[in-house]
Parts: sequence; structure tokens; C-alpha cells
Amino acid sequence: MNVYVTIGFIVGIFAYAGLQLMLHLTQDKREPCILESRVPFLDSAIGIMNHRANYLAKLKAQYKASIHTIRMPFQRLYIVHTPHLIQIIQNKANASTFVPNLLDFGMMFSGLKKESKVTLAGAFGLNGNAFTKSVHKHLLPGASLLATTSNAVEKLCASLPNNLDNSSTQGLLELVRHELTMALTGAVYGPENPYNDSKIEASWYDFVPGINHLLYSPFPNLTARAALRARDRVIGAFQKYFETGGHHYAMAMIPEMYEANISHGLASDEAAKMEMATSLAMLSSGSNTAFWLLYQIFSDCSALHTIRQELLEVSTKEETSGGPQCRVLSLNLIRDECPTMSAMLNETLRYHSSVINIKQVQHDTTFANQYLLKKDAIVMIPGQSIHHEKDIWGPSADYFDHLRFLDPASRRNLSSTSAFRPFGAGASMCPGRHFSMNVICSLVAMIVLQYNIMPSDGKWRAPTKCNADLWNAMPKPDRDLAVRIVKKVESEDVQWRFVWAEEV
Ligand code: HEM
Repeated sequence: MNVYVTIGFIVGIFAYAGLQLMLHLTQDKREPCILESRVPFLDSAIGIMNHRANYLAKLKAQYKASIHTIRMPFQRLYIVHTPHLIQIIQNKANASTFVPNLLDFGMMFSGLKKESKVTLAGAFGLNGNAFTKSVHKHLLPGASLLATTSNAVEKLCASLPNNLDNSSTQGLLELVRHELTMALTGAVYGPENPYNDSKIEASWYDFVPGINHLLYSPFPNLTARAALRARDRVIGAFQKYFETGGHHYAMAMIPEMYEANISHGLASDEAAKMEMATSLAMLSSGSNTAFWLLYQIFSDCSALHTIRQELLEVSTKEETSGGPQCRVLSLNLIRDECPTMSAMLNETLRYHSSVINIKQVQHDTTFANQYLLKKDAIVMIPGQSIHHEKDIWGPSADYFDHLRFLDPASRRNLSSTSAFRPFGAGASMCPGRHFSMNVICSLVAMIVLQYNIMPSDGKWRAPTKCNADLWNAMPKPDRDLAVRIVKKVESEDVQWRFVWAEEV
């Protein structure tokens, strides 16, 4: 054997043994166990590369542990899989021990300068940032949510006929993504919405794949050059938006966030970068949710028929003088008066969700009277483990059942964040969930009532979601579905009017 190969081999063996020793010497016996240590400190990186968003659920299925440790270079992760342990973490008394750290995530990919990060951390500490505070204030149920939802619904009503009425073959995901992007951002950013420019919309979606590089790559500037150039274009558009006062015509949340960041000492062009975090929260999970919901409805004839019937029954006839029949649907009624559609939405969230809640341990603590959790470690709660737990959801937990939430016992689980957590839990539970669900339900109802969707190859086949991003609460399908969308024959003679007419 070549002498260099022999030396390399021996060095490799020593390095491996050294790393194994280091791993086990630095792991306290009282900490949750390590499940895999074939490649010390790198098992999880390899596992995530291979299994992406499914990695943690795969570990649970394989080892059946309720909690375990993952070691990465300079970081320990504690993965929690079972409801009783999750409840302890979510217990109010433990709020100062386990703290959400989404703030860091937003800052990591927004392109902020170091000094701006320091300014924001000084201003907001562990209490979120101007963005999270404002969303909690403006998008929880109330007049502002109502106005913003109505605005988004108007945008959908205006754009849908233009984009769907041509019976050509289109990608389902691409189609709903465009509709939701324009409706959500249009309602939030107002008439000067930077995403009105199709180049900026395209640049946003060119940037998104770069987030993984910013999170995991040691050299994102080399490995994600095109994505980072796309981010510069989006940031540039937001800088212009604020410079020219576009935010004065937006919903109150946007100028409020901007002014808060400026008042804490951020330069105007840096404050504009925070809109990358707003855009990500707004645009990352919604279109994937709408995609899966449409897939589940249209691929099941009986569910489609029932949902159409329910929607029709809550709509009312509007008197017209001649011409086609006119029907009005108050989309806000769907949640309470269309049980199958609501059940289908909740099952879509339960079954497909890839959410992982992340908290940081603030000090060494003994958890559940048993485990030592070390300061600065990250606690991860994979929603998949809970959403597919047979003790909670019964033997059919691993299957999609659009009738599941018609059953009172399953419906009760909706209000337990130890059972149903597509939007997280506790004080940091997604404050955009009402807005997002309102608009997604509206889009889906408008499509279901007016169009037929058929896969262009004639057979519905669920795309896989093996490459879904670990950070996204709803998984992107690995491939888009080519579909043909045609106006329903019956709806040729009906003029539909859709409104969001809720009273506060
Ligand atoms: C289907 C759509 C959405 C899903 C599945 C989703 C999911 C989530 C999840 C899982 C979290 C983390 C919660 C936790 O740590 O406990 C979160 C946080 C957040 N989401 Fe959403 N989200 C969606 C849409 C939106 C929209 C449209 C907005 C804004 C307009 C938004 C704004 C936020 C904000 C500001 C936070 C941070 C809250 C905090 O730290 O206090 N989300 N979201």
C-alpha cells in the first residue's frame, strides 16, 4: 500500500477515535441519549442532507425515543417528540427557560449589516422584533385583519378570471403561488407593492433556494451567488419603496415596523432589509398549503362534490334584471358553515405540515425531573411526530382522511397545541395564521366553485416532498403538477360575486 495512503488511513482512524471520544466525554449521562454517532458531530448534517424535513420524524420512527440529543459542531440539539414533554416546555412557568429564537433566523438571511443586527438585538432583546410585534398587533382578529383580508379577497376576485380562464396547461403550484403572492403582498404593502413588478416577484422566488445555503453552507457567497443577487434586487425594490413613501399607502403595520426600526437607530436602507423577513413569513407556507389543499380536494371526486355542495348552500342568489344568474358567497362563512371544507383544510395542515418549533435553552435545567438540558442548546419539536402520533389520532394517523375533523374527538384536538401545531404554540404562535387561512380558503373556494382542474396526464399522483426545506412549516412538493384548468360548464350561466363580509 502506498505510504501516503497508509499514513492517511492511520490519521483517519485516530481522528475518528478522537472525535468519538470527544463526543462521549462531552456528553453528560443525564442529557437525553444520542441516537446516532456513526460520524461524530456530522450524523445530523448527513441525515438532513439525505432526508431533509423528514429526518427528525425518521429518527422517531426508527428509535421510538421521546427525547434525544443531536450533536453538531459547537451546538447541541434536543429533539422532543412526545406530547407530555412538549407540554412541559410550553408550560407558562418554563417560558423564561425555553425562549423562541426566530429573531436570529430573520436576521440571518435578510442581509443586515453586523452593526444593524447589534442595534436590533439591543433594542428588542429576546422579545422578538418590530415585525413580530406588529403582526401580533395588526393581524390577530379585529378590524385590521378584516380590512386586510377584504383587500386581499378583492385582489383575488380581480386577478383570478384573467389568470385561470384560458384552459391551458399550467403548473398548479406556480399558479396558486402567483395568486397568493399578489393578494397577500398587495393587501399588506398597498398600491406601491414592490411585488407588482414581475421581475421582483421572480427575484423573490430565485432567492428562496439560497436560504439553505445561508443556513448551512460555510461559503454562501460562493454557493448561492445567483440567489444573493436576486435578494439584492428585492432589497433594492424595498429601499426605493420606502424612499419614495410607498409605505404611507400600505396597511398600518408596514410604516409602524419601519418607523420602529428607524427610531431604534437603523439606517433607512437597513430597515428596508427587514422586509425580507416579512416576505418570508408571508410567502413561504401559504402557497404550499393551498397547493396541497387543492390537490386533496380535486383528486377526490366525492370530497369535491360535497365541498361544492356546501359552498353552494351558504351562497345566496342576488336579484338581477335579466342576464345570467348572480350568486354571492360570503367567504367568511366557510369556516363555520362548510364543515367538510374546514375539515379538509385542517387535515391538510395536520397531514402535510413539516413544522419544527425551535427554542433556545436559557440556562442549565433539569427537564421533566430527569434530563439535563444545557444552556444555549436548541430544543426542536417536530410537528410531524405529533401529527402522526397514533395515541392522539388513532390507527389512521399516517393516512389522509378528509372526514377526520368531522369527528368531535379529532375536532377537540384542534385546540390542543400538544396535538395540532401547524402554526406553533404559545406566545410566538403564528400571528399571521388568520390572515393566511382566510385568504387561502377564499382562493380555494373561488377555484372549486368556478373551475375544474385535471392533471394533464389524466391521473392524479401526489408529488413527493422529500426535498422540502427544513425551515418551512409546510413542505413544497418536489415537482409541480401540470394541470388543465377549465371553467365549469354550469358556472358559464352563473355570475359569482365573492366578498369577505364579516362584522367585527
Ligand atoms: C400557511 C401559512 C403559515 C404557516 C403554516 C405559518 C407557520 C408559522 C409557524 C410554525 C411559526 C412559528 C411559531 C412558533 O414558534 O411557535 C410562525 C411564526 C410567525 N409567523 Fe407564520 N405561518 C403562516 C403564515 C404567516 C403569514 C401570512 C404571516 C404574516 C403576515 C406570518 C407571520 C408570522 C410571524 C410574525 C411569526 C413569528 C411570531 C413570533 O415570533 O412571535 N405567518 N408561523
